[in-house]
Amino acid sequence: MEGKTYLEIGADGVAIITINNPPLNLLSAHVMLSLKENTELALQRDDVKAIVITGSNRKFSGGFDVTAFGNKGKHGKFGFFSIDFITDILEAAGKPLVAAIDGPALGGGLEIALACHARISTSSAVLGLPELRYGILPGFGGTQRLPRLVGLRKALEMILKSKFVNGQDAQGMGLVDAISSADELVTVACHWAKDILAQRRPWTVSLYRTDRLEPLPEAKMMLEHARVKSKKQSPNLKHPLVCIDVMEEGLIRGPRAALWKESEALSELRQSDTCRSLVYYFFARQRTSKVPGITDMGLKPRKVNTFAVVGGGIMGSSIVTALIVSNYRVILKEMDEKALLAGIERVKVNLQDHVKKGKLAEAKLDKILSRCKGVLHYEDFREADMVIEAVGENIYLKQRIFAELESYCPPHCILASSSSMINLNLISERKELQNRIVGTHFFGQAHLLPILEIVRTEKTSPQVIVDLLAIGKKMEKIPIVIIHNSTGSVMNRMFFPYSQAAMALVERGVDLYQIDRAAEAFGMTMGPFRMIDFVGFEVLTAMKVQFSKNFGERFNESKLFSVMHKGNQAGETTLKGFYIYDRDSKFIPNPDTMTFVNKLMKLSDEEIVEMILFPVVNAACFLLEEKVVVKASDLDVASVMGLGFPEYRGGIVFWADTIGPKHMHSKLEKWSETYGAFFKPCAYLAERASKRTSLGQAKSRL
Ligand SMILES: C[C@H](O)CC(=O)SCCNC(=O)CCNC(=O)[C@H](O)C(C)(C)COP(=O)(O)OP(=O)(O)OC[C@H]1O[C@@H](n2cnc3c(N)ncnc32)[C@H](O)[C@@H]1OP(=O)(O)O
Repeated sequence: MEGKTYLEIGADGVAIITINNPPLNLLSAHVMLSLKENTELALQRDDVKAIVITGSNRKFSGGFDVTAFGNKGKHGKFGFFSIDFITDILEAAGKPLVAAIDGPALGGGLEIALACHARISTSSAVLGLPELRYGILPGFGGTQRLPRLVGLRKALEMILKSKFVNGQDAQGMGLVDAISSADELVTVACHWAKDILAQRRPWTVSLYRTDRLEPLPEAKMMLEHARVKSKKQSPNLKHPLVCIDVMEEGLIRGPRAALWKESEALSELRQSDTCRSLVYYFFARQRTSKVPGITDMGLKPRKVNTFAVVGGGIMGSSIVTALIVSNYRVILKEMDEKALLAGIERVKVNLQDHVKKGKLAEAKLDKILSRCKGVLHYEDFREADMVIEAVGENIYLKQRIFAELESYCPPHCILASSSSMINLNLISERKELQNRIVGTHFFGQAHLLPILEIVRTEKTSPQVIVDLLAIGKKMEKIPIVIIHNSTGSVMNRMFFPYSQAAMALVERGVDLYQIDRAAEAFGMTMGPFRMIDFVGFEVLTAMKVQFSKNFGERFNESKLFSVMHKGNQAGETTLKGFYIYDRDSKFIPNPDTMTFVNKLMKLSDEEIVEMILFPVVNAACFLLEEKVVVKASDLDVASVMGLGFPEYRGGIVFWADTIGPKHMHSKLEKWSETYGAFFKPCAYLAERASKRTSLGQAKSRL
């Protein structure tokens, strides 16, 4: 990835430097050096009075090319770009410099704009410093200039949460000086630069501004609060704390000293395992929507405006919620008036939850809800572009529903089942329907988790998969395409051993709550028992039935499960499971489960993590062996999105490869001899262990 910049000098004496490295105008070392050269040239020329920096094809810059973090290169230290160029040449220029921003201005891209003396943006431009996503910190002065432009509070929020803002909001917070239409952007920026020269506008050097900074005692409290929060939320991560320290350095020892600290921190962090894993994960996530043999066929997604959902239970109503929030019209069908009212009520409660969590403005609630129309018959399905069946796991019921759909839905209508347990090939025998049948499996609750499994049967047409990928994108779900329809799909097949291994340990005397604590300390979003409560016993029961039928000795029959189930402690939706919940989702251990906390078997946290996660790695290996997904990296993304595996460890397969298949295989083999076939390693894992090759062939691009 090379790229360059172009210099063009207008008759009015304004030089326009355009960053050109399609498609996103990323900043390679090449681009940075070319930008430096052209800036120096423009500064030397007498016919240039002012400079505007912009990006080609309506994109300012997507930031530094993250694959280059590992490179030492000719200008090894990022400090060369940050201090020698951006600070001492760009920001210190004796001619006014204005950034003209459209499209993305992210990471290093925004940092270049921050060093300019003013910023003009379109209202739809996207600005942000997402470096923490990659285990690093903003390294071109962003930790210093952003707080000085928008105040420390907002800067902390943007940097620590990798939060993007649009041009309009950026203007509101003082990040950009004016908004322009895309067509006039560069002209407005040129005028602005000439106005600075004529002293009609301020010539602002961001690095030395102090008027937006909070008073020091208040700023220190904010930084301390951010530290405490970060340690609590991500105790295993060092880079957010390093970033906070660097921001503090600027307030105490001045921005210049802090720029050096920032660049040294960047040099160190970019070589960390966390950075390697997070860069790997970034590309793994980007690649989920690329399915060889399908997305490379040149097919365009068709328009899908109206959905119909059959069944308004917990899953159905959650799917309706996710769809209407994404601007789709939805027809919800139930069997009778009572069930319909209950389904719509559930949708309402889901939306109210979104309002409570600040994800939705209360004023929009009624409008969003009005996109859902309740019906008791299939007549309205004649206008549906896609139907999602979300009834219980009963094949006969599903077959009846699909037979009805056939007579009411138009011929282009996609026919989906939300089931992950039932073989989609059995849902309809009618040949003419089969290329339209697809699985759309939302793990847990559709409106809460950002993942969508798209399950293809041998007959599902590539067009339907392309349509579903576009729908997933609109719903802001990460798609995992399953190319081989199998019991349990991907996430359930990884979740099931996670929960089963944990139950097996409790039956042998390990403290139930220690298991959750150990898993969470490792970085899992939820320990296995919290997760069982979240998914719900109803779903787990359905899984249990199918898994025991399909996976024989690999299935572990847990007494613990039956006891809980009998006691009607069905998980978070009933406010009672392994934990007791209040209406605000706060929870405490359920005293009824104390009988299981006998602590007879003592394991260290590390041993617990191995015993609950190695079976998940084994499950991932089974999925690779059966070719259920096209690439191992899809399992990494599914493990992070569905199972809550820490993304800073790269995902389950990537992590397994850092430990090594040989070690995992020998542990699983040993446990299978002691505790039974549930732990038995599969042939895929055995082969890789004996050949000492990697499980996923997944490498970070660093
Ligand atoms: C020193 C500095 O402080 C350090 C930095 O600058 S860190 C980098 C900060 N920048 C980012 O994080 C931007 C990440 N990118 C994005 O969020 C999105 O790509 C975007 C919003 C900019 C654009 O989205 P969209 O238009 O859908 O394009 P998208 O498909 O994502 O990207 C196009 C290609 O560029 C790649 N790409 C995007 N950003 C990249 C980056 N920063 N580095 C390397 N490759 C990148 C994508 O992987 C994709 O590659 P492919 O065509 O081979 O699949």
